[in-house]
Amino acid sequence: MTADEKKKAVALAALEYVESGWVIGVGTGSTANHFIDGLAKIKGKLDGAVASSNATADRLKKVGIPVLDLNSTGDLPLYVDGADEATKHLHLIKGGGGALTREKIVAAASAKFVCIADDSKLVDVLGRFPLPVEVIPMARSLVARRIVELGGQPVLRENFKTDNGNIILDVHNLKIMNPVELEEKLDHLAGVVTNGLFARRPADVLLLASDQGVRKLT
Ligand SMILES: O=C[C@H](O)[C@H](O)[C@H](O)COP(=O)(O)O
Repeated sequence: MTADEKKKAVALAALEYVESGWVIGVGTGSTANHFIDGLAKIKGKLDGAVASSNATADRLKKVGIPVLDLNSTGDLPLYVDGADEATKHLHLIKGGGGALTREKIVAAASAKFVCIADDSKLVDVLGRFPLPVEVIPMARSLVARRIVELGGQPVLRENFKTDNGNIILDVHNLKIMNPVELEEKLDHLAGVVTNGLFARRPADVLLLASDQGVRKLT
């Protein structure tokens, strides 16, 4: 199976978590896009969706799924999204597509976070994938210096602005032995909006696609 076929298989497997009359959170990226395409086929079941990015909102609307504002929905029963890296403890790195802040907001509002990924995303230790950090533009250099002090190598994501109008520093050379601690340290730096570690609020279910099929880690 190609990586894209695995992404599609795992996205379709997540449809079984969707119940009638729900408003659910929907993530961003190529795996989440397959999930949206699957949702389109059962859209009569859903009352709507909260999108974790403008791109996802556009795709949901295109297939006829109402996009709702999180301020009007209250907490959500379910959030489905991909990841850039995942461990067997269900800690994640997200934000390769730059949507990390809204993703973290939707995850925080959701009772169950089902993460969908192909098996290439499973790692023993997070950090091979550069960790995205969303930063208020005026704090770019300050935050970069503090990240160097923490042992990382920040690289500005060129020609990129988040949906919130901020920049992304992608942090290389991290071997993240304690993701909860690093997530907190980064979030406490003045000028940081969010970082792409999902450890304080990890996934509740990780669905992983391989050539052997889709397996579930909880
Ligand atoms: O900002 C993007 C998100 O965190 C994505 O969920 C992540 O980058 C994984 O994307 P993909 O499913 O395209 O590999």
